[in-house]
Amino acid sequence: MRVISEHRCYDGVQGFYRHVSTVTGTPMRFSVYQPPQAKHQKVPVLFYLAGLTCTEETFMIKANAQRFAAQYGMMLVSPDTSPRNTGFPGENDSWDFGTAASFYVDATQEPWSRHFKMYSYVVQELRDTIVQNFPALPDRMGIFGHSMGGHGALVLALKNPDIYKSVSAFAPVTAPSQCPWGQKAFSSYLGSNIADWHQYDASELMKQRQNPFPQGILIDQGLEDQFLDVQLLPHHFEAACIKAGQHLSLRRHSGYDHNYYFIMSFMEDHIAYHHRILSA
Ligand SMILES: N[C@@H](CCC(=O)N[C@@H](CS)C(=O)NCC(=O)O)C(=O)O
Repeated sequence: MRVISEHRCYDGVQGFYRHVSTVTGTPMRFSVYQPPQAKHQKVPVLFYLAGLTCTEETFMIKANAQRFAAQYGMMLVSPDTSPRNTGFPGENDSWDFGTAASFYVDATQEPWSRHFKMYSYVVQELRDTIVQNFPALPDRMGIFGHSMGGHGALVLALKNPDIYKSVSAFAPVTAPSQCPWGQKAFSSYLGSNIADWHQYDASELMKQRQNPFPQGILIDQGLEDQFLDVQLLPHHFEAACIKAGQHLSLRRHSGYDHNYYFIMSFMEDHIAYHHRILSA
């Protein structure tokens, strides 16, 4: 692991790092915010998965999460949104597929299956890297994210409730098998078998679980979000949670759209929510 840069921030450390991932077989970048409490003790960790067009910097620059992470004593970790510079044809042709659009799956279809293994990268390798190199409590980890990254957070948590003890999302893609972004990505990364898509579809995964997060799931959604009705479809996830007996706090906010002004407005609620569960 190499340090790209480190900066004092709210009396903690904002850092940017790179390593060569054995899972993706590519160089990967990630960012970590260590709160001031981490100087003296290990602290809970909150992973954040960003959305389409984002990098490992976006969340740290735009969400103002460090202020609340410092207050509550939480480490923040944000990976890049995909491998980059793979040389695959079409990797940079569209903003909703390929580079910065991994959808956090382990691709099974050539050529993407050679490098696009973001699910395993985040769940295994990035987590191990954080535990080995930072003062992190491995049994106190939560995950959240935005849009494509909200989908990633819900899916990673639903598949690994033993690793991620708390989960929340801002404007997540909740039923990728049923929206154009998900259908475009999954057909190329996972092939044409819908059963394979359902392994990375939060609404489908929820239908197969029985109350996996007894302390609830928090989702915030802006009602002026331009992607709400076509891509995000939170009512599908809401229905699946009711069926599974999963408590969901799905807060619909009038006036807010899809961007980081919305995210920063509810950031403290999310960090306080994860802190409450992870410090219990
Ligand atoms: N590029 C798209 C928008 C993409 C977009 O909204 N991306 C969201 C995640 S899905 C985001 O967070 N973008 C980065 C940013 O707002 O800084 C467009 O032109 O409509």
